Amino acid sequence: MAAPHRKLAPGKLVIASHNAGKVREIRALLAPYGVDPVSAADLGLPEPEETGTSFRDNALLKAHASAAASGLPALADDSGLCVDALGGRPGVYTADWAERQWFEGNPGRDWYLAMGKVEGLLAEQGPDVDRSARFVCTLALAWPDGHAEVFEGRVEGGLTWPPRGKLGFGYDPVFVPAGKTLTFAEIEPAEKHAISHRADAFAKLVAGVF
Ligand SMILES: O=c1nc[nH]c2c1ncn2[C@H]1C[C@H](O)[C@@H](COP(=O)(O)OP(=O)(O)OP(=O)(O)O)O1
Ligand SMILES: [Mg+2]
Repeated sequence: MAAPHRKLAPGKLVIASHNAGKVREIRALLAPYGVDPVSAADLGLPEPEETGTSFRDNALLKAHASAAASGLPALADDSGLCVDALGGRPGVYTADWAERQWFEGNPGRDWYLAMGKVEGLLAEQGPDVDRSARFVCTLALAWPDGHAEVFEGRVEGGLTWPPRGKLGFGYDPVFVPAGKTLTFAEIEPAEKHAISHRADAFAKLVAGVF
């Protein structure tokens, strides 16, 4: 039998992410649960190198790094876009497909170029290519004593081109969730939070540790 989940006590929690879009979503998802979130970026914690080959490995690596550095419980999210016709790529390398850039003095990534890279590979397979894809999210919650819990979520959908919408972050402008017509970047955050991979993983975390 799997070990029971350890419950999270009310108090400070580090969001072990340096992605502002992700931090915004995780803050919104955490809002009802009486924790006081601070991001790894706010605390000036280093961004660890993501050397794992699975979402789980990278989520654990980021959560343990922030928990150890801060002395607080830390919640990390490793996520990505898996495209069926590309054998699951970019997968764990989804962030790496977007080059690091400076936008008006702020660090970021060139998502437009990254979405174009995915589209270019699909286009090579012809107009009838299978455009189905999913977003995957693995949340890892680690304590400073080394204990950790992992929760996985996903949302099925398909890719559209050209990108549509200004909301959300990352690859949202090309992702249309199954059964819908608007992209993740065209719907309000509350609507994304009702169905996203992050919300799916979060529901499992809430059931386990709150
Ligand atoms: O809801 C999403 N909507 C659009 N794109 C998304 C989403 N969720 C993940 N993604 C894409 C972009 C992200 O950059 C990459 C995950 O890479 P991942 O390493 O987990 O995150 P990251 O490097 O951006 O931030 P950090 O590691 O500091 O949390 O997948
Ligand atoms: Mg990352």
